[in-house]
Amino acid sequence: MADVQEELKQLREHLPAWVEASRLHAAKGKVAGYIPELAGTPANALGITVMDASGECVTVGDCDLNFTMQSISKVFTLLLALMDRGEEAVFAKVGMEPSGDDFNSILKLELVEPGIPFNPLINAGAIAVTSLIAGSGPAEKTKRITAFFSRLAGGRPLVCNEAVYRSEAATAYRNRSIAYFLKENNVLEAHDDVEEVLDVYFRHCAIELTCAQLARMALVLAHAGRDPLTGEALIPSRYVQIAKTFMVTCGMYNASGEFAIRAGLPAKSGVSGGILALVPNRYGIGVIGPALNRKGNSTAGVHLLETLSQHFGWSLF
Ligand SMILES: NC(=O)CC[C@H](N)C(=O)O
Repeated sequence: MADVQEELKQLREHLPAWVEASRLHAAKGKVAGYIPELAGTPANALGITVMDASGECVTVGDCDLNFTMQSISKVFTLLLALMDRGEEAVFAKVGMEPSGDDFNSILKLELVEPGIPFNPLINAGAIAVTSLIAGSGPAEKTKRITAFFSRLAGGRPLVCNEAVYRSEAATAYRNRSIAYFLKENNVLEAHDDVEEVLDVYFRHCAIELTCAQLARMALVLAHAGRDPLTGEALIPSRYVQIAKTFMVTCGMYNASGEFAIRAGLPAKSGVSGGILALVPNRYGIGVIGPALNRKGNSTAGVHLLETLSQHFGWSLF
């Protein structure tokens, strides 16, 4: 690997052309329509921020676009749940394996014993993890999640996009089915009100940010839980190790193997078209490209990350 200054120089030079080349791949994808409020997002948009440990950024494309975290939030609710409850309690409720199914699948909850979700980065697992966040009720849990995310994103308070939240909450028949099934399987416990758990889940999925804020969150993970800009230890390194491992094995859903082969970086995507990725000890990366492939990942965003990783030899493997 070249040194950081050399890589940043090359990024400044080549990234605009790489973004335009990857943008062409947006035509192969489709903006998520099952959350009605997301359907109006510009399909052709593509933006990226790469941030180094000193906070220096290379930002190209449609980075002014605010977008909701959606499934990217699952990495950070997992981290908060681990900090609140510890490993043993969390992994009593979710497994550690890729599911091999779509992110919103309910299938294995009935087929496999015990009926706990396969991992925390699919919807079923993330809903279970959300139930573990400490707090006296949904409002306090949401407040703690938002404060934690905001701190990782650099300090400016992040807010929930109310329109996206309402749109998802009003139409989430599948997630509701999953959550009630989790209750039936005792993954959600007697004291867990299913609708309250779902409400916290929809709200953290609808937290809105920019590529630069996403890159900053990724940067903390790239530095084992310490914010390199402030020196503050924000997350225990063991939990970051767990989260990064899940990002490699399950972060791009049922395309995680392919992404590991082509890019070889810990990453997490969301149905808004956002992708968080990181190069350990080097960069935090935030990408937005709303058109998705069949597996729910940004077509242009995936292409762009693969291009960068292959050019710079960033693969971990
Ligand atoms: N893949 C995703 O980003 C899924 C998140 C979305 N809020 C859902 O539960 O369906």
